[in-house]
Amino acid sequence: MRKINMFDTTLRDGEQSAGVNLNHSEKMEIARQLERLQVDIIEAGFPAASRGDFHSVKEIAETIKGSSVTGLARTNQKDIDTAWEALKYGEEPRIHIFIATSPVHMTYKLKKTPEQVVETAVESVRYAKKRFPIVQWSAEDACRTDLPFLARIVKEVIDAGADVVNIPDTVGYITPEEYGKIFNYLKENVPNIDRVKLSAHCHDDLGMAVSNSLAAIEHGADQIEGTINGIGERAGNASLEEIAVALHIRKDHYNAMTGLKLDEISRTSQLVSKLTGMLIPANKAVVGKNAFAHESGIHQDGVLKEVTTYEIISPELVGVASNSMVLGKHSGRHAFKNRMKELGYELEPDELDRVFQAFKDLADKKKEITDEDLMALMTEERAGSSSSYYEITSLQVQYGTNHIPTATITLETPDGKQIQEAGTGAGSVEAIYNTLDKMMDSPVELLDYRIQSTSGGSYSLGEVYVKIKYRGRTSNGRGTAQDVLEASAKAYVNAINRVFMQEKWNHEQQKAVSKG
Ligand SMILES: CC(=O)SCCNC(=O)CCNC(=O)[C@H](O)C(C)(C)COP(=O)(O)OP(=O)(O)OC[C@H]1O[C@@H](n2cnc3c(N)ncnc32)[C@H](O)[C@@H]1OP(=O)(O)O
Ligand SMILES: CC(C)C(=O)C(=O)O
Repeated sequence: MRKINMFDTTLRDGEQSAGVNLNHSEKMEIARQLERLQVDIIEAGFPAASRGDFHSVKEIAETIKGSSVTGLARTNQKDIDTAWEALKYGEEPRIHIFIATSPVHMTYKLKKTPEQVVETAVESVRYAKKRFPIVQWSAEDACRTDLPFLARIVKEVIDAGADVVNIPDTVGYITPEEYGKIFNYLKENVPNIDRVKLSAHCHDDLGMAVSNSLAAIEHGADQIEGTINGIGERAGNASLEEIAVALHIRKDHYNAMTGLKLDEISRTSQLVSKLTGMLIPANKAVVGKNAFAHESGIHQDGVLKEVTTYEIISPELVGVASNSMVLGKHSGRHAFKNRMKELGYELEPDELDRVFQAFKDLADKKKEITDEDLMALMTEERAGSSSSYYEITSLQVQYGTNHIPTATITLETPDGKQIQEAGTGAGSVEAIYNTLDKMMDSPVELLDYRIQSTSGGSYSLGEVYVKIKYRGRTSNGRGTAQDVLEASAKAYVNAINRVFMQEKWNHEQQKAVSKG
């Protein structure tokens, strides 16, 4: 199996992402993590770009031992000398020199003829080779370069001493098939090509950076350049973690592997995201929050029966603790029952039907159902539903800073009638309770009222506890709902119902005693 070198440019091309600016200690931290990830080469920066970049490249080169460290330079002597000063005390000093070779870049940006570009490239490689044991040369915008000219300049820089030749798709223009053809063309038309390692460097402007990098591997590239999380100039670079995992999972197809410690991927990705401030899209391959989350019932059922039905990458492979079953409106009974079992609830079939229905109703209103929500639903089921003497059919509350809060409530009575009443109060909860009081045969006195949320966050359920005195008895009630006013009404009615339950129980006890 071929070994592919992983060249990480998170600290150079990745830092070229608009809005990203890493300070020295942040760069050091990322470099140490890249070393733990065991990337082969770390491009630590562009030493001539600024004093800060110079300082970081220098310290990274002098600190990192497990990966080779490089820095970028233009073809002028000043950039190369500055890179040498930054890199000379590293384990294996390596420079990365580039010059553009496409007509548009040569004509308008460099204002040089193709002959002058060849000459400059050759001179700079020769100059760099006098210092650096390893010289990488890149043909910037290679994928929009005239192929015979590309082959010619590549041959010349190899003769000048280049060790690695990089063929960048600088503007993310190429397709996988075309990129493969460029590598084939160079192998067929550059006589000394076997003297160098060939490298691929892809940008994601058309969303093809990873596919193009994989195509390059299929056509002989020995090295892949990219960044963690795919950050980089414009739409970013190829995501190194995606390429490494693709090679691992599809080794049957690519017959190539990297030396990356794959279980460091998640940690590296999180660190880069945190320090650069570039958020990882939830659906991003390999490292997104949803990459190992199963949401829909049919998938969850499949995964519970056999994980490989819907999981081609095991989360542990990339350092994620486990997959997750997100309970939401698309979940089915299997996942629901399984989660309930994990929470310690063994549900009888009819109980499962009821709680599952309550769960689905809640999931229609709430994005994600937490364990606390499920426990609250179970408490409602086991301790609440049996006491439904009065049931709230509808509740409407009007509140405004310049209006008196008013509640309108429809209740179903124990004998199946619908009764409706409206009432006001100093606040919305008081308006609800005053209205409910009016619907009862005797006064209800509120002794205690407590409210809490079932979990953190804006989507958690409101849980209300009340203590009342009604028909000479004290009673506690509990209500749970997404809206705190609904939870308050439910708790009050639940406490009233418990008084009736108590009365009924007493009555049955007395009947039993008098019979006996
Ligand atoms: C595809 C890539 O990602 S390339 C790397 C991009 N990275 C960066 O640009 C790093 C940050 N850059 C910087 O800090 C600055 O641009 C510097 C320090 C590199 C240069 O700054 P300045 O000297 O002020 O030049 P400026 O950036 O305005 O223009 C670039 C100059 O470099 C020249 N140049 C561009 N590429 C090369 C090259 N490979 N070799 C030689 N000269 C080059 C341009 O033609 C232009 O020259 P000119 O001034 O004669 O017209
Ligand atoms: C310097 C080169 C390799 C580059 O970043 C590009 O062409 O995108």
